[in-house]
Amino acid sequence: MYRILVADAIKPEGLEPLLQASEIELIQKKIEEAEESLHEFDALLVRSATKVTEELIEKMPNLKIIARAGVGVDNIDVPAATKHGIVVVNAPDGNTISTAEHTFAMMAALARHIPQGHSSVKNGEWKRSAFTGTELYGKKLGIVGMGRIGGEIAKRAKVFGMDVLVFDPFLTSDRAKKLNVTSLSLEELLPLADIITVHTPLTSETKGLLNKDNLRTCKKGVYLLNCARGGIIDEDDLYELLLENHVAGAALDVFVEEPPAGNKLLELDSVITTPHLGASTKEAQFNVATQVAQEVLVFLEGNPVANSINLPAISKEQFEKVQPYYQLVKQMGSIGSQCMKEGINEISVTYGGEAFHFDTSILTKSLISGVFKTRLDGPVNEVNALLIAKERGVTIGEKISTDAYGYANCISVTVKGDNRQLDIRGTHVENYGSRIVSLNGFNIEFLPEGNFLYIQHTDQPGVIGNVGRILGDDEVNIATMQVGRKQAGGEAIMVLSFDKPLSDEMFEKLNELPDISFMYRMSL
Ligand SMILES: NC(=O)C1=CN([C@@H]2O[C@H](COP(=O)(O)OP(=O)(O)OC[C@H]3O[C@@H](n4cnc5c(N)ncnc54)[C@H](O)[C@@H]3O)[C@@H](O)[C@H]2O)C=CC1
Ligand SMILES: O=C(O)C(=O)COP(=O)(O)O
Repeated sequence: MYRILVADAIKPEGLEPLLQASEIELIQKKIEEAEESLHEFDALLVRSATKVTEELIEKMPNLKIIARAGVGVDNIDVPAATKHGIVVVNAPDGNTISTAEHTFAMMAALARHIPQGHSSVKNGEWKRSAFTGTELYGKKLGIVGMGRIGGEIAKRAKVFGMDVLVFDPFLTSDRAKKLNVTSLSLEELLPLADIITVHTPLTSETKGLLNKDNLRTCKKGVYLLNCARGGIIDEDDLYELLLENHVAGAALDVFVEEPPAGNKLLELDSVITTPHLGASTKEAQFNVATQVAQEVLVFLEGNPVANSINLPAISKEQFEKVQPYYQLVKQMGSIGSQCMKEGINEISVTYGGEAFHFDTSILTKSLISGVFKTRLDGPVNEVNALLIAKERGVTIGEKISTDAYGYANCISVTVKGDNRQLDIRGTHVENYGSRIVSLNGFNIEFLPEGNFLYIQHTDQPGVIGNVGRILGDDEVNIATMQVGRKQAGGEAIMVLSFDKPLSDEMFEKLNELPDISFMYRMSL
């Protein structure tokens, strides 16, 4: 049974996929109301109101996925979620149209003083000349951040006869051409635009992106809009420029602190505002709720999510192809970790053969998580694998090769410690399964599942017999046994599997046998 906490107002109709699923309990409560039971939840669904801090994440040790029913994830401590192995997903396009339309409504309201005129009439006045506006037609609209919402605004602005200038360092010339917009640097755009609207995420780079220094280069009388995130236009600087009438007016859907109690921008007639309503339409709320409900369901069923912030995107079809290798490399990582009884400095992997015509980074993350899972408490998975390796100073190497050592595909992993190194090769054959085919250069073949003993010894008569006798005397049943050697009389290996893990006592007894170089135990 999975327990899901819905901490913000998410449209119930959109959550239908989760409500219909068996083995899922959905609980709608604010974080403060769920304080006592936070440790029980497997998934957390939020909008922008709940702040998902590291402190909250630490109170939720069972948490596996955080889903944002919307776009901006600036209310979620994504690095902390990643550190704790928690997947973060959002609903990137469910509210695009609604937010673009809202921005456009705000732009028209700003240019034509609609909110001010409305209040005036409601107060019994009829001051027509006080609210003379400006046309949008023929004006230059500066869009900062040309993603999904910026793109939809550009299309609408064109229909209104506006000239669209955009600044987005990640905008390709192809997309600029397609949208028929002029791509400029921010320095070029600011002095030219009559109206400027921001549509970037809030990041350390975009915080204060528009400030009094660069806004002073704008035309006097410029209009500004922020329907993205509070703080992209510096609020104190905006207040100063509005007082000076350098900025003629601003339309704000978002604020640094929400609700913006005591915010001095609210005192100005030239500021029009809405309470973070960009995504608040029936359609957008249904879309984002459905998107995240489906993502959470897919994730809890063990399938890949499409819109993760901290995992590479992978389709279901691709994941199905990748999955056998995904398990195999995890087991290879686990073998490496359990055999190396010392600190690990380096993990390298080569994907050989035809099978690896896809982004193998998810496999490498699975390998690293296999290495660390047996060594660390707490969640270790492909979300935090690279971070864990980095924090421990472990070097990761990944190569793709056409050489598969005679197999259709072959994954070669080397785990290096201070004194030792372990080389493991594995392959996957469709309808047959995965096999480890070489350990430390010894050819061998075994299914990497169960409890194993790896013995490296001198190749001479009696060694295998001695091992069998000691195990038999203690009634330990050998499930499978594989042997391998490089040359007669040299070093050889045995890999034995058991129904139960081998006891410490038995391990010690076997270790005392002559001609045994070293032994490793592992459970996969
Ligand atoms: N008011 C509301 O209710 C809503 C607000 N939003 C906000 O709008 C933002 C944008 O949403 P989408 O267009 O869907 O996201 P998006 O990811 O499609 O677009 C963001 C664009 O910003 C650009 N960008 C990033 N850093 C930049 C920088 N330093 N300078 C200039 N451009 C930069 C990116 O290249 C990208 O093209 C969201 O991050 C969210 O914070 C989104 C939905 C509703
Ligand atoms: O999707 C976004 O980024 C939004 O800002 C919408 O926020 P909300 O879900 O309405 O609190």
